[in-house]
Amino acid sequence: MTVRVAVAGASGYAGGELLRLLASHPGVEIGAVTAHTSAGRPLGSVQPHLPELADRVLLDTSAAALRGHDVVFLALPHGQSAALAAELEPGTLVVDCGADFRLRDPAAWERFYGSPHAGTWPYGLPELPGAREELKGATRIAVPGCYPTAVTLALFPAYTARLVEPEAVVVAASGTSGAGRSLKPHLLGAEVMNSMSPYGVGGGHRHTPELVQNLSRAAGERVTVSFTPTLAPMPRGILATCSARLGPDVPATEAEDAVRAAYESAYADEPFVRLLPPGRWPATAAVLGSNTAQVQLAVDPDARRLICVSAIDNLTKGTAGGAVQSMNIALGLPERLGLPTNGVAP
Ligand SMILES: NC(=O)C1=CN([C@@H]2O[C@H](COP(=O)(O)OP(=O)(O)OC[C@H]3O[C@@H](n4cnc5c(N)ncnc54)[C@H](OP(=O)(O)O)[C@@H]3O)[C@@H](O)[C@H]2O)C=CC1
Ligand SMILES: CC(=O)N[C@@H](CCC(=O)OP(=O)(O)O)C(=O)O
Repeated sequence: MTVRVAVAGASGYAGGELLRLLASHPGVEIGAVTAHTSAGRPLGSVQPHLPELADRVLLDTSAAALRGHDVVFLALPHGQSAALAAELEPGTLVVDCGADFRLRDPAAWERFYGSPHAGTWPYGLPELPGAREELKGATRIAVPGCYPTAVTLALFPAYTARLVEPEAVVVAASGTSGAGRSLKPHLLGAEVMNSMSPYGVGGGHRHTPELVQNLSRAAGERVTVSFTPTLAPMPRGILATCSARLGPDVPATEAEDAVRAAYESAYADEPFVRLLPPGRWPATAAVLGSNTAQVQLAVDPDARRLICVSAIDNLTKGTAGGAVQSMNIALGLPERLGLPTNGVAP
């Protein structure tokens, strides 16, 4: 079976990573590639890392350009997906890398995104309990945000195993590609190359409600999350350092074994999550260009806190790889098809 796919937003970072993966996917043929201000240009002039597709011309993003494909990936700014998706055939698999359909709670959407809620689609984080069942046969998929992918994979097994209290503190560093490709002064090389700084401090980041949604789903009760993102001087990667208080019935001296057993069980058959051997810690360089998430944990017995750290490539497992993994599941293809587990560095 060969599926014909289109990529909207092909001139952006997420679109460029989608095309890198799709170009090597044995079950896929690449159809329309579309853009906004770059429409009319050859793809090679904006995505020089894709020589096989260099002569493709970017079309203007429209439903007309995207119709007639089996799968349409949307890699557009927030708020641009809903109207476009509504104009595509109901049987087409639409995979949205933006935020429009991730949240279940309309009030949370309106508070953090400041616009009417478009709806909720099956959530493309296959590792989350119950997610694969929702993704099988789906025709609409909402790809998670990059921070929520990293943080949810770091923490959810501790919640499903009821080993921690329903609160989490997260500090995560992201490479600058997480902010997209459009020109922004705070992303100039001179601003970021020898500096790290937090943003969205104090609960203001729009990924907070997505983190609450995911961890609450795992815990079966509402989990509060204090989330502080940080911009790091690297192009790609997220390192998420997450902690949660041990449950009152969990003896600190036995907690690490119990938590490790829960994570080993959760991730035993997961092709794209690697729980590292004790003593080794995740690194963004080790997952560069791969769809793998590295995870490690420790218990601080004095603070009675579990600390879990994850590393992903924000553009691969954090966006395009997660999107292709979800497409594979939705279409009944082998889940690993076209997805690298090995990184490229150093
Ligand atoms: N970067 C990341 O790590 C992650 C990104 N995402 C999500 O993926 C989506 C794309 O992000 P990213 O690739 O980083 O962003 P970029 O800014 O790099 O790319 C945006 C793309 O959308 C196009 N575009 C811009 N404005 C419009 C518009 N008004 N109508 C239609 N198309 C438009 C651009 O076209 P042109 O350049 O031709 O103007 C470009 O192709 C976003 O929703 C983002 O939140 C999700 C997870 C992680
Ligand atoms: C470094 C940086 O700016 N990162 C982006 C997150 C990008 C991402 O995952 O997500 P969305 O799909 O929700 O935009 C931010 O903090 O807004």
